[in-house]
Amino acid sequence: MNRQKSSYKPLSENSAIALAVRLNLFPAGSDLHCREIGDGNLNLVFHIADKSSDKGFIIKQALPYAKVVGESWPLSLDRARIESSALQKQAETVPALVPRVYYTDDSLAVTVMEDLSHLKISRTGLIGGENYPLLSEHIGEFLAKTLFYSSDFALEPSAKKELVKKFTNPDLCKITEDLVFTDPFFDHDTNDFEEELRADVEALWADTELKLETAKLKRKFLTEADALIHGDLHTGSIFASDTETKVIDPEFAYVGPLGFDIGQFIGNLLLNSLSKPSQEQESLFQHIDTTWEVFQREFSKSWERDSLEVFTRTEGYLQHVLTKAFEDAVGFAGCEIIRRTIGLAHVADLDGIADKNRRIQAKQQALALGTALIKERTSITQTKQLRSYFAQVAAS
Ligand SMILES: Nc1ncnc2c1ncn2[C@@H]1O[C@H](COP(=O)(O)OP(=O)(O)O)[C@@H](O)[C@H]1O
Ligand SMILES: CSC[C@H]1O[C@H](OP(=O)(O)O)[C@H](O)[C@@H]1O
Repeated sequence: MNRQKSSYKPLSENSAIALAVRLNLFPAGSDLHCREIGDGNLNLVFHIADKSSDKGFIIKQALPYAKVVGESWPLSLDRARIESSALQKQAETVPALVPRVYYTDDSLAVTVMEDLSHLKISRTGLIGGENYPLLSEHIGEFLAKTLFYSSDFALEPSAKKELVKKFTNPDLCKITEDLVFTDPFFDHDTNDFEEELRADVEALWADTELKLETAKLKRKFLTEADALIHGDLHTGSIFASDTETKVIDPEFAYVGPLGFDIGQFIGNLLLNSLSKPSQEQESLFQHIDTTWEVFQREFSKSWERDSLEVFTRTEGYLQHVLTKAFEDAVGFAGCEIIRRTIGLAHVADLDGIADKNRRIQAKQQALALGTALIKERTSITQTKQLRSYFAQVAAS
């Protein structure tokens, strides 16, 4: 890997090809084709392939602003460094579950990575009715290993502090602090919802118990430096097939609370369930069960085998850590469900429901479910209980 200095300029399809040639990504004389395929909120993503072999690479480049809003929302280019560094860190423990990084240039805010076009973004696949039998097994392992091996349980104290320093990510954390933990709970101009939801949304804004519990969750996000988290682990950040899973887009990575990624993933599975007829929901609940089971199993194995912290031998400590991570994850899932329903960044699972009455009903259920998860999280100690909370809001 080769980090070079060059001055920043946004790439075009032609200059992305020129960069690929300069980096010798393809044999000399290859006939290259490039397309900008970015469909996320923030960055440019170029797919460059050799027309004859179809072998390709991805060049991802950060823009100095949030693409979805425009230049009025400036954003640090440092997120490209964070993303490539996080992918490389994750590859130390789960190499099969992340794309390979071939080259980075922090000044150009560029990462060259493995082309995963043979897979599908799991949100799109789940909406289309695919089940991805290994998705939750793989994500449970991803969560357990990336979190455990970047925590104080596995790192020397000085190495952990270095990690915190390297992954200090103020701009992107601010986005989450605002868009996930604050704006949806107030009458803020970033919010976006159908007029038919106004009564439900105003009830949510007036719910002081909900606000207090959300404030506690936001505080965890602001202050708990447990482990290097992905920071945006929704189903749109996961490529999948029946056999493979790859987690992309860790530009929101920072050292944060253990339960955050778990909660975002579970929250997005629940959002998908809300868009489905009841007979298609069980497979999604099973994914939630498996994610937590595999997370617990793999985290516990690493705890037994690789812990450096002397207190990990103390009876009850592992259970305490797991119980707290689950409780927080349930609350974070609630915040994710609410913000994806009425905040700035929606999900196709709900917005794509063609029938308007059905869509509004699903969003009302999402607001009720998110609220229940935030308020009741201390009583929810097992994934199986999520089914009854879900059934209650679906019946209302
Ligand atoms: N490694 C990859 N291989 C193939 N396609 C990719 C890859 N990374 C990103 N993409 C495509 O680009 C889209 C946006 O990528 P993402 O990293 O989510 O961007 P953003 O940071 O803007 O959200 C993805 O939904 C996917 O279609
Ligand atoms: C203005 S950023 C909104 C939203 O977008 C990010 O997601 P992605 O990069 O996957 O498109 C993140 O979830 C932010 O909260």
